[in-house]
Amino acid sequence: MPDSPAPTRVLVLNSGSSSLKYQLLDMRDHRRLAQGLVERIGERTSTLSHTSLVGTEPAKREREGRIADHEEALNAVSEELSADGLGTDSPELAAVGHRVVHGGKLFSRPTLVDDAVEREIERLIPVAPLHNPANLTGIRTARSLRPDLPQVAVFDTAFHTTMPESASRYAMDIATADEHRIRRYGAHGTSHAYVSREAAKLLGRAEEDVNVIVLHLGNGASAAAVRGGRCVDTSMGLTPLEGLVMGTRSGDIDPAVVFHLVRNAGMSPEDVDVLLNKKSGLLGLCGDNDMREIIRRTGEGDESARLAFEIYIHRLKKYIGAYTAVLGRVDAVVFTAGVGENAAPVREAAIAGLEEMGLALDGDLNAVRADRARLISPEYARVAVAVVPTDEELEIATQTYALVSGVDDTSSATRADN
Ligand SMILES: Nc1ncnc2c1ncn2[C@@H]1O[C@H](COP(=O)(O)OP(=O)(O)O)[C@@H](O)[C@H]1O
Ligand SMILES: CC(=O)OP(=O)(O)O
Ligand SMILES: [Mg+2]
Repeated sequence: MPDSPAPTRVLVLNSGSSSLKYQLLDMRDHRRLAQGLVERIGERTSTLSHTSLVGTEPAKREREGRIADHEEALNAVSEELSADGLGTDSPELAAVGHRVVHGGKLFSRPTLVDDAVEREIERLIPVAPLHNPANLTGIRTARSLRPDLPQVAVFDTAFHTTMPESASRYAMDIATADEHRIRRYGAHGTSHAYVSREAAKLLGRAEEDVNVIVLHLGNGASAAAVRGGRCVDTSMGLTPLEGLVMGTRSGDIDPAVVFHLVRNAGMSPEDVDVLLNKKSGLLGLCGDNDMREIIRRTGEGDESARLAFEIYIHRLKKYIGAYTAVLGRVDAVVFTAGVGENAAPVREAAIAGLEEMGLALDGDLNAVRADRARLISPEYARVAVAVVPTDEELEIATQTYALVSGVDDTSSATRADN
């Protein structure tokens, strides 16, 4: 009997605090076979939106109804995939790749999940309280659905393990920091790695030769300074709370604010944690965490939305300036993720006034809406400004497949056109 061909499909799970994004890819040509999103997990009405891409036309299905937790969400996704003949029981499935936000200092590479790896991800929950629990449920559910299948964890923190001590250490008592493993780990690393590599391709230069500042602006947001393909600084720290203003997170804040609220405002440490992680950022400033709403309200003359926008931009400019100084020479500033890819007013405001730093925008190019990597700076500008759509799922699939098949084509992870 002839040997059956080696499986080439990878299912990628990107679990957020209340959402689950997934894609099924065929790694022979990086083609997407299915993709989808479960939103508002744990709330009264959850939604599952699933698109099958195996037919001549994409076929989209939506369902509504309560999905209590990530385990239920993954079971529902598994049913949708099965309905298209793409179920997790398929012999063509080579592995499941999981986004895991926090890998601490231990995991600098994609890692096959076993019980010990699972325990380590669990141990790191206190430093990624919004993310690691969901990532772990995804892993456990997928392992129980297909115990025979390799499960690979791809860590957000991995790309940042190259940061020098000068950037990764806090200036605090060194023995206490070491005892409690307090340092700056960063996050969104899979996105920063993919986007900085794609930016080099867009510039037509080798990754080793370019210095870029990547601005990943989604619900969570972070900046990274990348020199020759290696991260030298990033804005998230011990947890994904430090740095830029985010949808619901404060970003940088004087740590004494915490003591002040605990000592003088009658709040517990848990209250402050919830305040800074879930009720701050854009939401805390103006009641909306969605940049689309903030731009719309600002256009209508809403003062609190305008202030939220200005604080968001002010922080972004500070990081562009800081990372220009860290890198010495910058070849490109690159915008990515939901806000960075779609919000032209954010890009315009962030770059405005930075001409002395060699930065400028072409208004027409900035206004173009397109789902591809593109330059938005004028030709004369010393530093390029670009929009590069991120693709964490493709990057996770590529790293996962490289690990299980032994074929490393990470540098060619660009999406097939579908
Ligand atoms: N057209 C748009 N204009 C402005 N902001 C947008 C637009 N489309 C999406 N966004 C923003 O992108 C955010 C989501 O980004 P995304 O990268 O998908 O985040 P996450 O992965 O953290 O869920 C939304 O909160 C929204 O503010
Ligand atoms: C780490 C992080 O903030 O991730 P996300 O943007 O998906 O919330
Ligand atoms: Mg994201």
